[in-house]
Amino acid sequence: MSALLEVAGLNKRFGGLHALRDFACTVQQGEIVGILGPNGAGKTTLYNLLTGFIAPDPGARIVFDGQSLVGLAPHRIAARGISRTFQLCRPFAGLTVLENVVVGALGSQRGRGADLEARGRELLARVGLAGREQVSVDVLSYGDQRRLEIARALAARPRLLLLDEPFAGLGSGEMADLSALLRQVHAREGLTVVLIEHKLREFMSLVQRVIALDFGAVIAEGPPEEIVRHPAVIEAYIGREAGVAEGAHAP
Ligand SMILES: Nc1ncnc2c1ncn2[C@@H]1O[C@H](COP(=O)(O)OP(=O)(O)OP(=O)(O)O)[C@@H](O)[C@H]1O
Repeated sequence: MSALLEVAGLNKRFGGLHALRDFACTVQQGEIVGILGPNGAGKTTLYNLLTGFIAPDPGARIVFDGQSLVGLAPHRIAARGISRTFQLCRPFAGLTVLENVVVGALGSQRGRGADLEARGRELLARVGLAGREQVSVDVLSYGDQRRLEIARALAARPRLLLLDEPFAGLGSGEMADLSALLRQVHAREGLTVVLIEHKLREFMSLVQRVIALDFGAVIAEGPPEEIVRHPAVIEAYIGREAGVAEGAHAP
């Protein structure tokens, strides 16, 4: 394995609030890494920094596949091979399911319309949405929107997939299906995945390594079974959320 992503000295201040402090991590090619932390810990800020949606404070190092991403616009970072999904699904309303996936591929590929459409159909089949290509996204269930979101992110042929709470709002059956899908995508595409999640049961069974954040700082890092027992992690959750080991969702 070689490092796909190397981050060091990553800081973000919003006025007086230090939302991310001296964050550093290395993600190896092919890993599934989880980012854990209570509400407001800085998880989404980290994704926003990695994808160029917001700029880091000076001095940051973000190296992806050997090249610096600092200062690049979001579309350039996407073109380098980083795709993300959002906490709240953002399908393009009024478009069909297939059109949504094809739009996900634009900007990162130069393929002809027909190629993009064929790839879109293949991805929809892979995420379990075959037969729904021409349906408007507006009628999709929440679980199907999550599947679409994954297909749309994969359409850009990413090397690193950043998932932001993919299980939020799903029932237990849908969560198990989505877990299976993510495992399959990871194995088949050789994708490197970073995952933010509050649904700890799903999270812990999916990720190989966890980085725990609190108040913008890394408080623990290690295999999931160690992290759920880590005193600093338990401390971060107690009082703010119901027991970390119980897989409770933050309010
Ligand atoms: N654009 C912004 N302007 C000011 N403060 C912000 C901004 N974005 C985030 N913050 C603050 O930075 C801190 C970290 O927020 P962030 O959204 O990264 O947390 P999080 O770990 O993703 O939380 P959640 O689990 O609730 O999504 C919070 O205190 C938040 O209010």
